Amino acid sequence: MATTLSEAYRDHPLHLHHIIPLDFSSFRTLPDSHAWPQSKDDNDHLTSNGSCIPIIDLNDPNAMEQIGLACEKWGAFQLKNHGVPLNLIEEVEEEAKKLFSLPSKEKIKALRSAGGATGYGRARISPFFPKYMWHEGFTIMGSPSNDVKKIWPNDYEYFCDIMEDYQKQMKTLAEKITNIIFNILGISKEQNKWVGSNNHCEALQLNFYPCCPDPKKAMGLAPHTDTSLFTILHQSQTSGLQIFKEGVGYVTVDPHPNTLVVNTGDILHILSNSRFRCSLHRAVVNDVKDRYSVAYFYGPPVDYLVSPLVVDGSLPRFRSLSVKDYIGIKAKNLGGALSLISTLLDHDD
Ligand SMILES: C=C1C[C@]23C[C@H]1CC[C@H]2[C@@]12CCC[C@@](C)(C(=O)O1)[C@H]2[C@@H]3C(=O)O
Ligand SMILES: O=C(O)CCC(=O)C(=O)O
Ligand SMILES: [Fe+2]
Repeated sequence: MATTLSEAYRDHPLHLHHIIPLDFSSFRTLPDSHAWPQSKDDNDHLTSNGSCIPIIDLNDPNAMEQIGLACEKWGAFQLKNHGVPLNLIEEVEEEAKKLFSLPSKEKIKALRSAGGATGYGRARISPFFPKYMWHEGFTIMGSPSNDVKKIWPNDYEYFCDIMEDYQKQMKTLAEKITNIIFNILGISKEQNKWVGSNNHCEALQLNFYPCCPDPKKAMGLAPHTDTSLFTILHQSQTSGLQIFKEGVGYVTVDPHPNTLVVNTGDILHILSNSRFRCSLHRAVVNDVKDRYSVAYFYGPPVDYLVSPLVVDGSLPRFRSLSVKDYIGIKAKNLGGALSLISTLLDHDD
C-alpha cells in the first residue's frame, strides 16, 4: 500500500517541548520564551499602499487568467463564489473555538505524539525558531475521531462530522482550482491522473492565536511556505495573515466575508519550475481579540514524482523527487529545502 501523509511525517519525530503549547490563559505579560527580537521591517508594511492580494470571483469568465497572474505575482489570492456553504465554514470555526477554549489539561489529552502527525500541539516548524509562537494548533488528517475521543469520549461525533464534511467540500474546491492551474501550466491529463481520485494528500489545520498581552513582540506563526500544492485558508474576521511580497514587505490580507484565501505551496513552485511563487507568509497577533484560522493543505499523493515542467527547451530548476522525499528534506531544512533541490546552485553535501 502507498504511504500516507501521516506515515511520511512519522520518520521525522519532534521533541516533546516542541509540541506542548503554553497555557496562554495564565499569562498577563509576555514570557521571555515567547518574546521575539523585533526586526525593523516588521512594523513598516502592516498595510501596503495600493498593493493588495487580488480578490477573484470563481464565476468570472476571466477567473483563469486572473488566477494565473495572482500565482505569478503574489502566490496568493482571495476567492469569492467558491461554492463552499457558508454555514459549514461557520460551524468549523465554532467547533474550533469550543476545542481551543477547553482548559489546557483537557487539550493535552489529544497531544500529538513525537512521531505523530495529528492532534493538538505547537506548529511543526517550531524547532527551527529560537522562540515559541503565540499559537496552538490541531491537525486533522481524515477522521479526527481517534484524537477527539480522548477529549470528548461521549461527544466527539458532531465535531468529527463537521470536520469530515469540510474536508470533502475543500477537496471538491481544490480539484476545481487544480484543474484551472494545470490548464494554465499546460500540464497534461496523463500527469495529473491523481486529481479527482482519492489518491491525494490532504490535511486540515485548526489554528488558534489567543489575544496577546504584547503583540508587537510576539509571533503568531513564524514565516514559512506551505508544503502543499496550494492551501485554502479560512481566516476569521480578525486580520493576522501577512504575505511577503518582494520589494514591499509583509502585506496584510484583510479578511473579507465570504472569501477564502488560496496560497500556493512548495510543490506547485517546483512543478511550475518556479513560474508560480510559493508564498512566504506568517500570522501576527493582537491584544484585542482571539483569532482563529482553518487551513486545508492539498497536493498529490506522497509517492508522486514532482518534476518541474519545462517549456520551450528551458532547463529544470529543481531536481525531480517524490513528495515523500521533499517532506523529508523540508523536515530537516525548512526554508532551505528548495535551494537544496535547486539545480542552479552547487551543493557541498
Ligand atoms: C500536511 C502538513 C502541512 C503542515 C505539516 C503537515 C500537517 C500540518 C501542517 C502545518 C500547519 C501550520 C504551518 C505548517 C508550516 C506547520 O508547521 O504545520 C504546516 C505544514 C507545512 O505546510 O509544511
Ligand atoms: O492563521 C493564518 O492566517 C495562517 C495559517 C497558516 O499559514 C498555516 O496554517 O499554514
Ligand atoms: Fe501556512
